[in-house]
Order: sequence, then C-alpha cells, then structure tokens
Amino acid sequence: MGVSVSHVATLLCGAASFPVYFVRGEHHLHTKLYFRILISTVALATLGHSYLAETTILSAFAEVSEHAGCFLFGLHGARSVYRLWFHPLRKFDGPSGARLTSFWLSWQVHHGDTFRQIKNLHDQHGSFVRIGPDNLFISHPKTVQTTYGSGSKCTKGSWYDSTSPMVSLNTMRERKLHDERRRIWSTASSDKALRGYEQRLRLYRNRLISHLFNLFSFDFMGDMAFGKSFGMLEMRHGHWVIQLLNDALKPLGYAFPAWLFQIVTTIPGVTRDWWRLIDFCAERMDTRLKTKVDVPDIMSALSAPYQGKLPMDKDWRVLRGDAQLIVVADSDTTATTLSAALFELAKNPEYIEKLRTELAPYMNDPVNDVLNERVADLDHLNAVIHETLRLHPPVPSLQRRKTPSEGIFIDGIFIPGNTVVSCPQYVIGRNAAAYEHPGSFIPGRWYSSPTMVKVKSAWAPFSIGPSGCIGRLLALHIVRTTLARIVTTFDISFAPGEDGGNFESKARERFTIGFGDLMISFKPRASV
Ligand code: HEM
Repeated sequence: MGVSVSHVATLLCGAASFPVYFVRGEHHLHTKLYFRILISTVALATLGHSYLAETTILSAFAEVSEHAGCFLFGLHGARSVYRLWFHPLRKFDGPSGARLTSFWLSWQVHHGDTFRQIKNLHDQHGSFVRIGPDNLFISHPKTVQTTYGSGSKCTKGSWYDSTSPMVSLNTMRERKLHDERRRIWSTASSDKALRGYEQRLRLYRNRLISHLFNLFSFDFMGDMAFGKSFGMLEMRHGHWVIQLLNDALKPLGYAFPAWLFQIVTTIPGVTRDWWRLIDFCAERMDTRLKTKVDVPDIMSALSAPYQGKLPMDKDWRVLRGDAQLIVVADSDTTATTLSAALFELAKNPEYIEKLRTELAPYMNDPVNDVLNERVADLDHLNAVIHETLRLHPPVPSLQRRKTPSEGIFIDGIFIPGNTVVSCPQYVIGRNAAAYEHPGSFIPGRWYSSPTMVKVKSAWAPFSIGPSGCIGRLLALHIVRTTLARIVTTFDISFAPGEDGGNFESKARERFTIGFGDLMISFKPRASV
C-alpha cells in the first residue's frame, strides 16, 4: 500500500478523535454501537468510492479498509501516548504493561489467583499500584473509609455494568435507583426477618449435623465391616448446582473490562455455564413468584412491591439479577467463610477448646440446638469469625469504585478524579501497617489484645457504606450458629494425609473466592 496524503489525514483524524471525544466520559456500553458505526461507514464509503472512482467494489473496499485501519491506528496510538506519558495516574508506580492496557491485568490473573497476584504487586510497588490505565489498587489501611464509607463521594465503577441490561442491587450504579432498591432489600434483612429465617436455618443446620453423623457412621461401619471406609466424608464433588456455580463464575475471574465482558458473554458457547446459572436462578425466581410461603423468605420482601401481580419486563431484569446475586452472595460467601474457619481451627486446635469452654453454658437447648441470640455476643466465637474473614475475605480484591471528578485524598495522597480504585481486603488484611503479625491467626487481637489491630477501620470484608453487604447480619448469624454447633458436636482435624496446602494454593477468585480441596475429619465427640 502506498502512503498517500489521505492516509495521513485519516490517521491524524483518528488521533484527534481521542482528545476531542474518547478521552472523556464512559464508552464501555457503546462498544456494539461503535462497531456498528464502523461497519456501516466502511460499507457506505466502499459503495460511494466504487461509484465515484469507477472502480470495482473489491478494490474500493480495500482502499476504504486501509483508511479505516489508519483511523483506528491513529486513535489507539494517541490513546497509548496519553496513557503512558500524560495520564493523571502517571506518577503512580506499577508494571509498565498495565499503564498501556487493561488486558495486562486479565493476562496476569488468567489462572484465577487474582488475590495472590495483587498481593505480589503490592509487595513490589507499595500501597498504591497502577494496575490498569485508569485503575489504581490501594492497600493503605486508611483507604476503606474514604473509598467505600457512607460519606464517600466515590461511585461504583464501570465494571458493575458488565452484566447490563441485567442488573441487581449490587450492580446498580445510579445512587438514587440503588437506594430505592436497597430500601426494599432492607425489609429482607431486618431483625424481624432474621428471626423468621432462624426457623428455616435450624432445619438445615440439623440436617447438616445429622448428614455428617450419617457419613461418619457409614465410613466407620465400612471400615469395621469390610476393612475399608466407604470414603463418603471424602466425597469431593457436591451437587451439580455447586459445580455449576463454580464453572459459571469463571468469566468473572479474568477481570475483563465491562465492554469485553459484555462481548464475551454474547459469543455462543464460550460462556455457556454463565447463562445456565442465570437461567437456573431465573427459573427458581419465576417458580417462587408463583408460590405462596408460610414462613417469609428473602423473596417475600423483594416481591412485596408487586402485591401479587406479575412484574413488568424491566422489573424482571432486576429480579433475575437479584436472584443470581442471592445465590452467589449468600451461599458462596457463607460457605467459604465456614470452610475457612474450619481450616484455621484444624490448623490451630488450641482455639477449638477455647470455643467449647466459652460455648458450654449456652449449649443447653432442649433440642440440642444453638440460638443466635444466646451466642451473638461471645468474644472468642466472634473473634474466630473476624479473624477468619480478615485472612480469607470471601470478596478478596475487586470492589471497584470511581473517584469523583475533583479526586480524593487518602492519608494526604491525591487520587485524581475518575480513577477506578479497588481496595483489596485480602492484601489489606495481611498488611503489617494495619495488624501486628498479620500472617498469623490470632483471634485474641479482637478482644484481649486490641493493640494487635493498628487500624480498626481496615477490617471490612463485608465492605461498608451505602453499598456494603446488606446480608452481613444474616451471614454472621449463619456462620456463628453453624460453627458453634459443629465444634461442640465434632472433634475436628485435618483428615489423614491432609496438610491444608491445597486449600489456599488452589483457591480461585471470580469476584468471590472458591478455595481448593480441604479434607476435614469430623468425629462425633464422646460426650455428645
Ligand atoms: C460471609 C459472608 C458474606 C460476605 C463476606 C459478604 C461480602 C459482601 C461484600 C464485600 C459486598 C460488597 C460488594 C461490592 O462492593 O461490590 C456485598 C454486597 C452484598 N451482599 Fe454480601 N457478603 C456475605 C454474605 C451475604 C449474604 C448472606 C447475603 C444475603 C442475601 C448477602 C447479600 C449481599 C447483597 C444483596 C449485596 C449488595 C449490596 C448493595 O449493593 O447495596 N451477602 N457482600
């Protein structure tokens, strides 16, 4: 191809379009539109050029494509120059590839161990790391309040549009809509609602315990009768829904920008499990809406505004988004917290005895159950959960917020406006500036040795502020009572051959964390 004046002019137009138009505002929701404009312009220009220059369609198309290429080259060239040398974040340290493109992060985390990669980057570059062209990760212990707290001027980052047009309470970016939806949700997480859920929870907690007893007796019987356990306590693969949840959330693990996530999820076959999970949640939601329940559940609150009528189309988008949110936010996070607590207790058995001593006076329920209201204020039990969530936060890294146009200050450091900031709880939880002996599991730091917590506000596994976890009380309720019941009913230890190594090293992050395999031995206690 010969370079003509028109090629250079098109390249300059492309370069100029960046400072004139693309540098401002958000474009991630317009990707498909831009693509359509490009295709239509190429098609029209091809026809026009072929007619005016009296040339074949094929050679006109080749000529127009060259110019389109020049335009795109100019645009991306100007953007790269800006990102490397003129961007407001240029003073922040970070890997050079990350300054140029957000694909750098996606490539780094493609094995799914985002939390570990981000910790390594903080170890190398300090508390403020530029991990994308507009993206700053901050592990400074004082960042949580400024970024997420109730007075924060930061808003949710564009990543929350990834699933658009399907939205949930968690992905709603517009503050007014989010506040309205949160008011509906708050009925579902009120004290009264929690007392109602207790009835449901008790049933499943009892089933869990009797299931564990059954598995134990079968394995023991197998061993006694046939010299070999049936291995039921070691079954790795759970219900297909758990498998589906794990597979479906994988695309979230690549930390794609919202525009790419939207494109990827429209390619047939590539994200089949993602859509299967959405269909599964939607189907459960549809069935539930047509069913009457005696004991209120979360859906009772979410469906209350429709007063028995079927929701309109736009409401379905939110209801289905919320259905998926409930499955992920509720079951995934609570399950990982319980397994992380058992992992830490098996590693540090001295805390199990302490828990039993503390719980003993409260475990005299006639049906051998444990009531949240009786154990809610126990120091050691709560500290074990606090410490578990500090070291193993179920949402480890990616809660992106966008700074207001005037920017924010974190401990005197200026963060420019429109920066996407994430404050990774996994890294903050292990930051020596926030905790003494940050790598050790020491529940006492939360009640008997408070000086071991240097910055109390750094602990935010549920996040805080207007978009903080609305299910926090419910989650703590479930974890507290289930853990209390398990440690008082069973002797817990690593199963023979288990050293706990895979639990963390094989953990994978896909917004929430999924830990590696962990073989725990549950033996009914002699006194029970
Ligand atoms: C240990 C368990 C849990 C942890 C650590 C946890 C953590 C979090 C975090 C960090 C967020 C903020 C996410 C963000 O900024 O994008 C969040 C939001 C949320 N969580 Fe949880 N969560 C837990 C359990 C639950 C439970 C049991 C529910 C019950 C349904 C729940 C419902 C929600 C909802 C609805 C939101 C969105 C809130 C909003 O945007 O206003 N979570 N959770």
